[in-house]
Amino acid sequence: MTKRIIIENGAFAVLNAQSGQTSIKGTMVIENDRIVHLGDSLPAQFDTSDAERINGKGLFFLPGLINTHGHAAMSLLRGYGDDMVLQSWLQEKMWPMEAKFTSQDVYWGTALSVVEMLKGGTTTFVDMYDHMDEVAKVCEQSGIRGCLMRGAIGLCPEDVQDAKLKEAVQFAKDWNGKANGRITTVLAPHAPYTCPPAFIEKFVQAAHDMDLPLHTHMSETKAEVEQNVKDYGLRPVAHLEKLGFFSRPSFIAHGVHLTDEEIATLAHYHVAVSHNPGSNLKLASGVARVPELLRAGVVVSLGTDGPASNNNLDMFEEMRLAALIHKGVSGDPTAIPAAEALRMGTVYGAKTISLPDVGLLEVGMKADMVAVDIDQAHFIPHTDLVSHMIYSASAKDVKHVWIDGEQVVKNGECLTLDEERIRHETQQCFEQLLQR
Ligand SMILES: CSC[C@H]1O[C@@H](n2cnc3c(O)ncnc32)[C@H](O)[C@@H]1O
Ligand SMILES: [Zn+2]
Repeated sequence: MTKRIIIENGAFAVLNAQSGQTSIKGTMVIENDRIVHLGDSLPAQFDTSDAERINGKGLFFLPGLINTHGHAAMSLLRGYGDDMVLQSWLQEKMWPMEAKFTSQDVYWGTALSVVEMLKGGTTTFVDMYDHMDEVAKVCEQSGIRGCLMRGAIGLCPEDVQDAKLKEAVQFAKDWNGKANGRITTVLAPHAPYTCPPAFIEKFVQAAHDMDLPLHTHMSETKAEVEQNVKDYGLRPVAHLEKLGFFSRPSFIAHGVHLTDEEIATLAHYHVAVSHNPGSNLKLASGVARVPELLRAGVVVSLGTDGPASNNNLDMFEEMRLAALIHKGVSGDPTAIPAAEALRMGTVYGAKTISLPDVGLLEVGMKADMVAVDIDQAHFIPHTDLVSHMIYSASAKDVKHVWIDGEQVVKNGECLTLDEERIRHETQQCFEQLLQR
């Protein structure tokens, strides 16, 4: 039987319109997991007798937000190491604690992050971590869409490296297409500064063999770029190019320190960039050259990075930061307009992780959608609703969320996960971690 949802009197974000118009008022019809109608009114062809009818008045509907880089279980370490630069933060704070993480820690830490993301309108997230079976279980249970990968740090003997690669490959095989197709998998050596060249080459070969994309951290700090030149005589982009990384569909996190030539190389290979402005500011890594990347034709999407370097998973905040920082840095108020920031948080995210049928509210697309409560003081008057989403909104304004046409957040409450239990268990995990 067809499950039908009819939303009337709503305002909907349209981010692909030829006219330049960014929102329309009207009616949407969803059948099962897809949008089948978006227009002024309800055509007679739709049987309304057994449909769920939603009054969209006072709501603005957006495509679900897509967080293209993060480490969800790091919510366990939120506030544990603040106000440090990347290398000392990783080496002195994060890695010693992560070495003690159990599968249970990763399960509860991820569940906590997924509750936060769903309630804040994120319908798809990218996750690079360890104990990834636990992350995949959270995707199955919560209804979220996940692009998942076992991240591998290669600062270890070769046999341990090989075991990590094997685990990454096995995870990618086991979970690709699972959770009703909501899970996709990727292979991910952590970074050029933590993975020797031969280890990266093995990942590239495995990605070819399995027809999978690649993801890594790249050019996040100036120090990392300088170290790469010292160690290998090349900046990270040329180094990864030489190792064949860009011969696969790939996307990189950060890309803060890039030359014009490197931007041209990324554009040439269609490498997408996950821009993480909140994390880059907090770790004092710098500001990525996003307007230049976009002008060169590079797909730039948005990520929060882990909750220990952000310290929340609010994609509205990332969109706002992206819209604001690049105006400030360039002196050009048109550098990233509101609609472009919303595209970075939605449709460009879908392009980054090669999901052709999410990221836009259009007929034929998956019904991954967020309803924002616009009957609030900070959204009045209803001039330009897309502008309001970027310059005035936060995760707290999200009222309802659907993924694959299934409602996962209703009136601000997560329907699929037990938030109270997750908050309790995660606090316990952190306390036990300190004792270990
Ligand atoms: C091997 S799993 C992922 C690994 O990445 C670490 N991490 C978290 N944030 C960052 C960042 O901004 N740059 C580089 N690496 C990061 C995390 O602690 C895990 O160990
Ligand atoms: Zn990261």
